[in-house]
Amino acid sequence: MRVAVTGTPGTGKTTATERLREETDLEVIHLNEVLEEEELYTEVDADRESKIADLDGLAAWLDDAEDAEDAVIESHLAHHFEVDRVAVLRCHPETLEERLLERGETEAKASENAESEALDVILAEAVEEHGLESVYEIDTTDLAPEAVATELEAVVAGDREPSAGEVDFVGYLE
Ligand SMILES: Nc1ncnc2c1ncn2[C@@H]1O[C@H](COP(=O)(O)OP(=O)(O)O)[C@@H](O)[C@H]1O
Repeated sequence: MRVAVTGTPGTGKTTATERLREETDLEVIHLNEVLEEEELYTEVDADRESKIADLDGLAAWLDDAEDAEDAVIESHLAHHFEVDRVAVLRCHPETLEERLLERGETEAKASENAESEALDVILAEAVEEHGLESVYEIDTTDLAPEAVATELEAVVAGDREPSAGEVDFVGYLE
């Protein structure tokens, strides 16, 4: 079983999957770390000070990696790969913005991500690529990281029904 944990930056993917790694036997792969270690990025976007992931390179790495067959793959890009289930972490845009500013991101980046979260961008991509029956939304706004990890464990174990479209932050944009 390979499960993607995706979501807008700031939804708590890294924090929750680290809990999962510490508290369960699940194999957790942070794609950001793979990208850095294997230099799987194609160019550096100087304006945004960010690296553009080499998606084909990451897909090939996942194909070859022994531990990646039965694993939790964490990244805001994780839903672009071959996976059995996709957990999409969500967070109310205002809370998301606060989390990102606290993490030291710029105002511009925090508000860009808040807007993207309000527009369901990643959820829509996940549903388009994997279908409604494979997508599990988890609203982290009022959940502590350990509670998010418990929800993720339930997704991996098959103890949760697929859910998409239940979280609605569109009002934030009005
Ligand atoms: N469930 C949560 N509740 C409150 N704050 C959280 C939660 N999960 C993460 N955070 C905080 O929000 C920020 C973003 O979390 P992080 O795990 O880095 O998100 P992502 O990996 O999705 O970008 C961090 O500063 C983290 O401490």
